[in-house]
Amino acid sequence: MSADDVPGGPGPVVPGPPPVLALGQVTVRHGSVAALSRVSAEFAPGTITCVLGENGSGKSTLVSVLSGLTRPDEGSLLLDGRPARFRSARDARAAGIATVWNDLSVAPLMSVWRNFCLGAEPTAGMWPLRRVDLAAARELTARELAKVGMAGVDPDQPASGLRPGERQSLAIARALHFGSRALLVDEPIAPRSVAGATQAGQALLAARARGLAVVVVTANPRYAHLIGDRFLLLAGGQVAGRLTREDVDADSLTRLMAGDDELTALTDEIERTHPDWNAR
Ligand SMILES: Nc1ncnc2c1ncn2[C@@H]1O[C@H](COP(=O)(O)OP(=O)(O)OP(=O)(O)O)[C@@H](O)[C@H]1O
Repeated sequence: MSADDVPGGPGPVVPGPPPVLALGQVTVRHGSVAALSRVSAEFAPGTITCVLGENGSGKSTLVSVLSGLTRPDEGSLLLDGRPARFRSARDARAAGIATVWNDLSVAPLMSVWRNFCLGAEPTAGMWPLRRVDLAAARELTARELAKVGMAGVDPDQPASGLRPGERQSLAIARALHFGSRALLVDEPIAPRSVAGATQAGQALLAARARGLAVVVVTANPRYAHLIGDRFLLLAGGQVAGRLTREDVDADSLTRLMAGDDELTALTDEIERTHPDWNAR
């Protein structure tokens, strides 16, 4: 199956705001393995795109390219329509692309406020007596956490005391506060508890409401359907489908994860019921 003749590719032409991030025919090779093969995708502001696919389908590699960690062997990464060549993830962060790598984005032994402010602590006093303004740091942290549904969390507690969904939300709150325009969340294991999913989902929806282009890698199609506006399906390093929330219900999305036959059958079904849906 080539990238051009898959269901959904190149995708319906949907008028909307220009994408924050776009991949154009991106190929990434690891030795003889093509982790991604001619993948094109656009990530619009105020939109949550969930990237779905089986193990080894290329999801993490896609996030790695978007985050500036991996440079494509072929194809382009566009930021606001212009070619982006990041030398490092730090470059990408400076350009407004925040990445949340699961729990790794939070240092467990440090307090919640230190994690939040890391490297950008509010200060008080003049040099050489300048010091971290603890009260301001705590207040800022509490205020920004409340915006992602974490009101009442003690900024002084160690981050290790937070649940996984809360840790992810802390990292997202930081990305929001420090002016990111795109948020990438690599979440191979979706929050296991309903509370965790609700917490993380709230933070992602806050990012969406703030106009960020949000990209979430998840192995859980039900969770994806709950929070996602668009779904990018990968199989064997290629785009296997592009769907919007209106195109599929949660059950169909779950079945789609089962394989190509399901995808083809569902695409036929959508084309039958929505004749104007120009997916192929
Ligand atoms: N550093 C690497 N060296 C060699 N092969 C790699 C490397 N990273 C990824 N691959 C291969 O590239 C393909 C895509 O991997 P990737 O991790 O992007 O998939 P994934 O969908 O995120 O999988 P998972 O859900 O298991 O994390 C796989 O076949 C994988 O084995």
